[in-house]
Amino acid sequence: MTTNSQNSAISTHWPAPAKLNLFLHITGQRADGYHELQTLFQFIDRCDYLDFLPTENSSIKIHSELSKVVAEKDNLILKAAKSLQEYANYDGGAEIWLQKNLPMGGGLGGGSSDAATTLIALNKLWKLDLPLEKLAEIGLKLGADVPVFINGFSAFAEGVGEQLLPVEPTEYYYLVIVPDVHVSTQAIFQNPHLPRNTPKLELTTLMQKSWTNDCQKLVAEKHPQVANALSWLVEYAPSRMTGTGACVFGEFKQQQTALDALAQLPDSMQGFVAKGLNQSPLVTRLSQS
Ligand SMILES: C[C@@](CO)(OP(=O)(O)O)[C@H](O)COP(=O)(O)OP(=O)(O)OC[C@H]1O[C@@H](n2ccc(N)nc2=O)[C@H](O)[C@@H]1O
Ligand SMILES: Nc1ncnc2c1ncn2[C@@H]1O[C@H](COP(=O)(O)OP(=O)(O)O)[C@@H](O)[C@H]1O
Repeated sequence: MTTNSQNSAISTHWPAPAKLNLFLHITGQRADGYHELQTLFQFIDRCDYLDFLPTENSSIKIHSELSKVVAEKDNLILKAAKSLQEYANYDGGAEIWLQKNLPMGGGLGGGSSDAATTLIALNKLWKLDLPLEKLAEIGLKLGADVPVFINGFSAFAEGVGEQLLPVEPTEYYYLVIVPDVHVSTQAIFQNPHLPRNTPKLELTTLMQKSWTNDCQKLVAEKHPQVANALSWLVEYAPSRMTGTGACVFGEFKQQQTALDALAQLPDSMQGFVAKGLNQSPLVTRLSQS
């Protein structure tokens, strides 16, 4: 991260946590091509971190290693800041520093989470006072996963992921494996072999049945790295894929058991242990600001 420690006007350490889709069902497809989902989101305590310096001039400047791989105009942080600026007709701008810890394109929602943290932090620092519902509405235009990160609570989601109902699944420890492959969400949703007609079920039924991910079979078939990670992990714990992949996670009651499994991970695979959180660390950070 570019150094920014000299300036005391900087508001630091805003977390952008990752999420897991504890289950993911595709129940249909809308006329605009977007898929209707039933999914259960839970946060984990693995985060990107952002720092913000509000400025009087209107430019938005991002300092991040990410600029080497994502063009500035495509960066969801910049898009979020500009959308907010535009919606609120706000004259000032910001310098933003990103410490990127979350793998990209892994189904952990890092880009959406960065966007959500940007909306929440700048709403506060620019003193706009927009309600969360409005921020979620602005965020939804940037990505289907942004609203859950704005709301900050584990949630059962329907629609394309924007109709949210708070739920409190067990906060397990997860061993997350990050296969060395980038899976494009768009490519998975465009694949004709993706199952799209899982019956819609009541939440109480969904919470009781065993949890699965409708994208997993297709992604594992296309990407042996994902299939290998799953076959290794399932020997240690109930395991599945998050989102449209590529990351897979196994759930453990004890942190130590998860760490013991991580210690056995073959050198060819990367992973980490994280705790499930039903409240996003962003909620806590906002209350401290
Ligand atoms: C399916 C999930 C589950 O969490 O996958 P992950 O991205 O987390 O892996 C997400 O809702 C994804 O959300 P997000 O990554 O924000 O997707 P977006 O940028 O909105 O959409 C990327 C592309 O995927 C397709 N798309 C996305 C979401 C959806 N419900 N139906 C779709 O068909 C669309 O073609 C869209 O152009
Ligand atoms: N701030 C950002 N962080 C991560 N990815 C970003 C960001 N801005 C734009 N992107 C783009 O969004 C894509 C999806 O990112 P990410 O949210 O990490 O994956 P996923 O949706 O699979 O969880 C990336 O491959 C990248 O091209």
